Amino acid sequence: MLSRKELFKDTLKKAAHAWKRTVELHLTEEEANLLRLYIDQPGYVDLHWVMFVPAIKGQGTEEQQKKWLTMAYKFQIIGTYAQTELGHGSNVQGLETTATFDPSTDEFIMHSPTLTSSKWWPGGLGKTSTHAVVYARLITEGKDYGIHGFIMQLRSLDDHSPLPGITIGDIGGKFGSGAYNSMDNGVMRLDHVRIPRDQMLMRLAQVTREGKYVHSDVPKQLLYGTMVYVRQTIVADASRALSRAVCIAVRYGAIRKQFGSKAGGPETQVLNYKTQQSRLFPFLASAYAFRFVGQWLKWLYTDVTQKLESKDFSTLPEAHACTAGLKSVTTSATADAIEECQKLCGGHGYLNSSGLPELFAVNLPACTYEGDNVVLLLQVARFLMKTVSQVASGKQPVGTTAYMGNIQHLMQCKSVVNTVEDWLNPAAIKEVFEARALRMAVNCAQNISKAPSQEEGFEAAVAHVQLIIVTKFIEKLQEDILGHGVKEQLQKLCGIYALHLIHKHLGDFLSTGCVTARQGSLANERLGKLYAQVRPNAVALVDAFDYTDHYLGSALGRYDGDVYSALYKEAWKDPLNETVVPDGYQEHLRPLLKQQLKLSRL
Ligand SMILES: CCCCC/C=C\C/C=C\C/C=C\C/C=C\C/C=C/C(=O)SCCNC(=O)CCNC(=O)[C@H](O)C(C)(C)COP(=O)(O)OP(=O)(O)OC[C@H]1O[C@@H](n2cnc3c(N)ncnc32)[C@H](O)[C@@H]1OP(=O)(O)O
Ligand SMILES: Cc1cc2nc3c(=O)[nH]c(=O)nc-3n(C[C@H](O)[C@H](O)[C@H](O)COP(=O)(O)OP(=O)(O)OC[C@H]3O[C@@H](n4cnc5c(N)ncnc54)[C@H](O)[C@@H]3O)c2cc1C
Repeated sequence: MLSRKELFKDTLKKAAHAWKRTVELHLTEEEANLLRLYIDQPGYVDLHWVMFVPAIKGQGTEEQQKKWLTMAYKFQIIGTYAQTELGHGSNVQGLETTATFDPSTDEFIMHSPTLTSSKWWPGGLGKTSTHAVVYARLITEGKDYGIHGFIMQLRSLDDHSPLPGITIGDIGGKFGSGAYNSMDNGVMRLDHVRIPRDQMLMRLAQVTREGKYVHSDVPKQLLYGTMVYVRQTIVADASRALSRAVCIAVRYGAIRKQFGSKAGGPETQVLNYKTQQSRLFPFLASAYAFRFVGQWLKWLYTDVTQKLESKDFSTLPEAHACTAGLKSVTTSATADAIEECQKLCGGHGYLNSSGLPELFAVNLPACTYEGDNVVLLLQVARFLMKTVSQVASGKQPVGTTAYMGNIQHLMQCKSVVNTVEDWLNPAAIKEVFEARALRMAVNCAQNISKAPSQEEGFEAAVAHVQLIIVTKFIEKLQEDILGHGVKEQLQKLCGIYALHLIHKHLGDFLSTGCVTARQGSLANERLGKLYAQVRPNAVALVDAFDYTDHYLGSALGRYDGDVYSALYKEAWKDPLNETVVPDGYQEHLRPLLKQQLKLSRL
């Protein structure tokens, strides 16, 4: 087992190789992303590509982009995104680092006034990054103008030593043994460090040579644009991570046999047990659902970005709500699913050689980074409350809230489901999800004046986001889908995704009157039939993810199914097996055994 220092150095070597190949091959950001996925290290390349570069693109002037991105693309500098502090992460407007303009020298003085203002968490900050976009309170002419971004050099490009006034280091080991522990999330304190005025990112606002603050004609929320970008990439990441865990658990479930042998015949594949299917197949359906909604979200983000270019800011609130909500719902579901997939694999699911513990350790933090999932869903709730009040004043909602315009019907409609088969009707499913989401949002809005409940808002936000995911799955199935029988399988998975949510959140659907208890039990009956129908193709549906054994990294999820040989082989690779008599026997065990043996002969 590598020490953290060895793990860091090994990862740094891989990352530097990836960066070198990126420059030599003139890779695009997308291609570099694929390379990153192949080396499967959530380390250094993420923050440089995923946040440092986008922050400069989104908040820098043309001139600043030209200057800094030229160096960043060639890896002449390595950047990170330094926003979170020891005392504040979710509350960005509460950050304490200061950037005070000094007109006498045309510089900003960057400073950490308190212990809690120490920058804390930025990936790569601890040992790797030479530069950072640092978020700080802009103060000029004695007035605090709130949080803005500044480019700062942190380390010498000659010998990598921290620059004067900068104290910098790693925040220490983290959850899990692998990837994130190879990452140098850092701590940084600034002691009146001076930077030129032109290192304030000035697309959203400027400070003149005289120190006058000038706000551009763009919404101040563009300051948060980098986070919106990453949140939409994280949805695709979540679908990938979930599909890896499901691939391992389904393949292993088809190999593993326990009980059920008759007259000496073969035991039963655990994947045939109804309990195994009801635990696992919703995750299989979710993996496809998150992939499709991730594709749509990427389109939405691209569309909003293009509109921003022509100063059309109308869809910015929708982009924020969708990226925040989908990042929250998909990462929470994925973390829970990976943990359940470990349990679905029994004891072997806890072995590192299964690939599942590392997958869990790398993906659990996604529930927190890029915005705590609860805080983000409360942002969606805020967006929904605004939309409900706009509908009440006669404004027609658009985009993912367009369904709210159908308020007359959705507030009183009854589900048309009368038979088990009716639950196969996408229109019936969509209407039930729309009615649930709308009624929960309206209930929350009505109660908000009496006793604002974060819980109600949170649950209304979940209902709205789940409606988006179900809707995008249904819309995907309206497209031409290649491959004989593929669309039928995806229709079954769409049914499983939607009906498992009705089962899981039946209280919502019943309390808002969207379904009756009988309709709820028909949904459960339909779900059980769908599990049985998907079972014959379950392995094919995970093979379709087309992961190599290398990428999957799992003795349980091997394509050839040769699980037991792989487990046995992996076991002997463990350093503990380098000697048959373990280190420590002579000092600790032998004296005890000899002593006890002697006593027993007295
Ligand atoms: C190329 C090779 C590699 C590529 C690799 C590809 C993929 C990798 C994928 C994944 C790995 C990713 C990263 C690596 C791992 C970790 C890195 C982690 C980094 C970080 O964690 S960075 C820090 C993240 N921090 C946060 O997210 C903070 C969360 N908090 C906030 O966003 C805000 O504080 C808040 C919660 C939104 C509150 O904002 P605030 O202004 O205080 O108050 P409000 O009153 O609530 O909002 C005012 C107003 O503004 C609207 N608003 C808020 N946010 C946004 C936004 N983002 N966009 C647009 N509009 C926004 C809000 O709706 C309000 O509007 P009103 O009209 O209602 O007034
Ligand atoms: C692996 C990892 C990598 C990271 N990388 C970076 C990076 O590169 N750059 C960077 O700047 N940051 C980074 N971060 C920091 C990350 O962005 C923050 O941890 C995240 O934004 C959450 O903020 P917080 O830690 O202050 O949690 P808090 O906001 O303090 O949340 C703590 C708890 O309080 C709850 N809570 C907070 N506010 C409310 C509210 N208004 N209503 C209800 N409940 C609330 C939350 O739900 C949570 O349960 C990273 C974090 C991790 C784990």
